[in-house]
Amino acid sequence: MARLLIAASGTGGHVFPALGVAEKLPDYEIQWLGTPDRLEQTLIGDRYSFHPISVEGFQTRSPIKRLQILLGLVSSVFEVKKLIEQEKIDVVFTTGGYIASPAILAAKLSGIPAILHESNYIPGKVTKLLSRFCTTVALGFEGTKKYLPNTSTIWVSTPVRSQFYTPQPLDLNIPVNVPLITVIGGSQGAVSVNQLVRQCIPSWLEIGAYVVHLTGKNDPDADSFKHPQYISLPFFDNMAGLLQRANLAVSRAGSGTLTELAITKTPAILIPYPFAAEDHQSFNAEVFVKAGAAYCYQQKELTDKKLNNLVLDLLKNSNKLKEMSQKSSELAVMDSAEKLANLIKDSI
Ligand SMILES: CC(=O)N[C@H]1[C@@H](OP(=O)(O)OP(=O)(O)OC[C@H]2O[C@@H](n3ccc(=O)[nH]c3=O)[C@H](O)[C@@H]2O)O[C@H](CO)[C@@H](O)[C@@H]1O
Repeated sequence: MARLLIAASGTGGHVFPALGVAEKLPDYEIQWLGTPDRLEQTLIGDRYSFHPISVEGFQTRSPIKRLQILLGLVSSVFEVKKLIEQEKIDVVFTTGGYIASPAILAAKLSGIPAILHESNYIPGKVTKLLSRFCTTVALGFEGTKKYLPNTSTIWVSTPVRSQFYTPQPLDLNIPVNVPLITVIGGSQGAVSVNQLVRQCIPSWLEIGAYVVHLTGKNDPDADSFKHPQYISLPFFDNMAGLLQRANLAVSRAGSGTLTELAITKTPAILIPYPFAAEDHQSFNAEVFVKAGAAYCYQQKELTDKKLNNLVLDLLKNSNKLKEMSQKSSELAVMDSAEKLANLIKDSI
C-alpha cells in the first residue's frame, strides 16, 4: 500500500480540498501533517493519523523574531524528514500555507515527490518561493499559471468534498418553495459581513425569504437577532446541502467556497476579505464576475442599502438568477479531486 503525507492546515480553504483528494485515495495509507489546535484536527477526526508540528509565517519585522522563526522552520523541516523516513512515506501532497514549507523542503531532502495545490488566483508566498521544489503545482484557477513561469503547473480547479456531487438533504426545516439566502464568511466567519447583512435581513424576511447565516465562531453579536425564518449557525457541516438548496449566496470570496458555488450552481454576491494577502480574494471573485456568475463589491463601497436592494432585485428576477446559475455551473470542474489523486499516483 502506497503511503501519502498530506500537509494541510489552518482554514477550511486549505483542509477541505485536501480531504476531497484523500477521499479519492482509499487504497493509500494517509498521514496528516497539521498544526496543534487548528481546524484540521477536528475535521479529520480519527480518519487519518495526525502529526502536529509548530510553524509560523514571517510576518514580523523584528530581525530577532525572524531569526527565531527561521530556526523553527529548519527544525520542523528535519522533524518532517524524520517522519517521512520513519513512516516510509512515498509522496507528499500539500494545499499550501505555512505548513507547506517544511513539508515540501523535507520531501525534497528525502528525495520523494511533492505535489502542491494552489487554490487562489494569486499564489501565496510559499507557493511562489517553493514551487520549484515540487514535482507539480496544480492550480485552482487557469489564469494563475502566469504567476509561476518556471514551474510545472497543471490546471485542475479546486477539489471539494464528495457530498457536493450528489443531492444532499438539508435538515433545517425550510419550506420547499421559499427563497433561501445564505450568508457565508468563509471557514472562520466574517464579522464585518455579519454586521452589514444584519441590517438587511429584516427586509429579506419580510418578503418571505429564509436566511441561513454562517456567522463563524467569534461573532460578538451571534445571538442578537431571532426570527422563525432566520437560522444562524457558527459553523455548518452540510455545506453541500445548503448550497444546493440556496437561491443566492452573500459570501466572502475564498477559493474553496467559490468552487463549491460553481459546483452547486449558486448565484452569488461576493464581498472579498479586504486584508487577504495581495488582495487575492478580489482576483478569485473577478473570475466569477467576468463569467457572469456573481456580483462583487468591495467591503468599503458596499452599504447596507446597496446590498439590500441588490438582493431584493435579484430575488424578484428569476431569469437573472437562472442565468447566473448557468454561468456559475460553466466554471465547475467535476473531477478535480480525481485529477489530483491521479497526479499523486503518477508521481510515485
Ligand atoms: C481570510 C483568508 O485569507 N481566507 C483564505 C482561506 O479562507 P477560508 O477557509 O475562509 O476560505 P474558503 O472559502 O476557501 O473555504 C471555506 C471552506 O469552509 C467550508 N465551510 C465554511 C463555513 C461553514 O460553516 N462550514 C463549512 O464547511 C466551506 O464549505 C469551504 O469548503 O483560505 C482560502 C483558500 O486558500 C482563501 O481563498 C481565503 O482567502
